Amino acid sequence: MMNYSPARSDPPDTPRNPAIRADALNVIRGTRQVLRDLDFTVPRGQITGLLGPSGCGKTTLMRAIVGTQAKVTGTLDVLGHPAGHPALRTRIGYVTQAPSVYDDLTISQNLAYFAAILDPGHAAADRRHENVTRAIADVDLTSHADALAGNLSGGQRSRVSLAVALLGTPELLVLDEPTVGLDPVLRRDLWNLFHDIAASRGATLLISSHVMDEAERCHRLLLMREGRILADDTPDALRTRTNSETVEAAFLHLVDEAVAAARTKETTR
Ligand SMILES: Nc1ncnc2c1ncn2[C@@H]1O[C@H](COP(=O)(O)OP(=O)(O)OP(=O)(O)O)[C@@H](O)[C@H]1O
Repeated sequence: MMNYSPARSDPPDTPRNPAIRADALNVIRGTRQVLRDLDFTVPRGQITGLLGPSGCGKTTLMRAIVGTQAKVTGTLDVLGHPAGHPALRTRIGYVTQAPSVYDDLTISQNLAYFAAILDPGHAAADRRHENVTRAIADVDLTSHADALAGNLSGGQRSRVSLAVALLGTPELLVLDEPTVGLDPVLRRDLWNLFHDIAASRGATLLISSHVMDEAERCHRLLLMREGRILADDTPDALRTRTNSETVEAAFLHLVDEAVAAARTKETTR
């Protein structure tokens, strides 16, 4: 795998300079307030899991971070720029829930197509070829490079999507439920790959899931519920703080606490 070396202009990695910083972040979709007053940071060079039940706002938050979400208010800084800033385009890789892969093209052709959009022009042909070869190797699909995407398994298709996101050697990878629907072996392989990407390139990964056992594989967690951040901590600290054996139990404990606090607030009004 290629080593990632940060550009010279990158600010240093310190707690005061995280990959993502949100402050009083609110998002409205349609007539609903979907994200409410979020304050959190995502440290550089680590895997942060974004976990919470279906509909709690994970995709909306990811869309805000990559700059594709409308009606975002508050502060949201990504790699030292406001979210959506043009300078971030090549520095972020985003994989949506629905893999954007063309079934009638081979893996190589899919990658070559997206590489041409990212890095167009005849002069860049050699660089594009190198990047395509590297990205396919990164997701361990070299032996399938000439297979039609339409003939791949679900896990292989997810890896092609990930390879597309890896084309520009992004500093921040935002992956929306990349393991959904995969069997345990493929899920384990993908998580090993995520750790490899974080360790070998110093890349930051923000990965959403609603499968709580995946939380145990993250360096840090943002636990969400109903558009709010319930906890922003390491899996160990969460388990210790709530006296729980698993992150799932810790999450349920925090939900109960939040419900009880809301009830108390109601009755003291
Ligand atoms: N286009 C839209 N217009 C209005 N509301 C929307 C729109 N898209 C999503 N929502 C609402 O925003 C809330 C958060 O949705 P979001 O997709 O961010 O949740 P999620 O946590 O990613 O869910 P899942 O795990 O099921 O993907 C949901 O209540 C959803 O109904």
